[in-house]
Amino acid sequence: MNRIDIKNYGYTEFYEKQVKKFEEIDKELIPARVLAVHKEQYKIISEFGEKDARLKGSIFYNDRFTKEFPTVGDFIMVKNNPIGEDVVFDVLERKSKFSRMDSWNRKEQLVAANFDYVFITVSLNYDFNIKRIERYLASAWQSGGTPVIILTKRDLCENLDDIVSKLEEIALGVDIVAVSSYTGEGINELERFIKPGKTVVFLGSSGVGKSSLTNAIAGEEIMKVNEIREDDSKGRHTTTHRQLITIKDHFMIIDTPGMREMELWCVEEGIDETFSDIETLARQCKFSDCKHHKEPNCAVKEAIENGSLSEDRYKNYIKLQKEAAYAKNKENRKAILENAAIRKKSIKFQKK
Ligand SMILES: Nc1nc2c(ncn2[C@@H]2O[C@H](COP(=O)(O)OP(=O)(O)OP(=O)(O)O)[C@@H](O)[C@H]2O)c(=O)[nH]1
Ligand SMILES: [Zn+2]
Repeated sequence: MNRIDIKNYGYTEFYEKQVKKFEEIDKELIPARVLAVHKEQYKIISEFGEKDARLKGSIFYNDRFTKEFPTVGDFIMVKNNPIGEDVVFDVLERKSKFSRMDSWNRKEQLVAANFDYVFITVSLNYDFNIKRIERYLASAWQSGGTPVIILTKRDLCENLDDIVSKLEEIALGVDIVAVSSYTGEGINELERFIKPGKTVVFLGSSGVGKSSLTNAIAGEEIMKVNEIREDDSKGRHTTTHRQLITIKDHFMIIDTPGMREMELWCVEEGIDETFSDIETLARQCKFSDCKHHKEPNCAVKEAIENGSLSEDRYKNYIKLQKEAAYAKNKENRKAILENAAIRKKSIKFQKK
């Protein structure tokens, strides 16, 4: 039998180091990567090829509220079962992740893990919105992946240079690539990211051309392009098709329903990095708790006055902070209400 080398699936030294400790515990455990999750069933790839797997009950279901379940892209330790489902024993530490708050059990819910790049896709026609891009950048930095801004539908755009120079102002040190899946322009500029063993996730709203781009990169139809817009999100939840897709010589794309619902709340911490220039200025204010409002010797206000910081950018920073705080509060409130409802139910139940 031809063994599969999971190094082709992004298994690097970072994970290899973690595996050492398992050798002492159980020699039969081998590393694998999660290709798809449906409820608590897993599709994985290991040296034995693609397999179905389930979680080891005594490990994952005993302390259900502390042990994190694997997500798509995770590297896991499994026991191979030659005649049936493999069994998952543990999840290796992640180098990057996207998650959102599950308000039901107030738990972080992971939607993708261990990707190298976050392709922030925005289309150059109607979709273009600097503020949204700043938000995506913030999430991307927070995730641990490296953001790349992909401007799609280049064939529809006439003022590309203007847009790119505007973007360069807000996306310090981030690669910006303009592509057209129709004409093929710019696709070859993506080659430096599309390398064997690398994994990418897409952030971007519906219709910007993510599926078309995937197909253009792959050189074949891998994903269905929706010519007619319809809400098929329900359908997506019930399919078990692979969510980590290998295209083109071991380059991988993670495409999960959860990624498409990424909530704003995860933005919060990333804001600091996107606006690192403002954070740096703020540290030079006279008062450490400066609100940059009416305080004397305020470095932020001075920068706005002398033009080195644009007022728009500063306003956007404030707005994003407020929005992130609001989104978080909303999640918290929802969770508190739901928990109260559960408590009420269980009290009723006890009284019977
Ligand atoms: N002009 C032009 N249209 C494009 C390009 N890429 C995609 N489109 C069109 O944009 C629409 C949406 O494309 P998709 O690839 O399905 O977009 P998506 O981001 O995958 O959308 P979801 O699957 O809903 O998330 C389709 O009508 C495509 O034909 C491009 O490079 N140029
Ligand atoms: Zn200040």
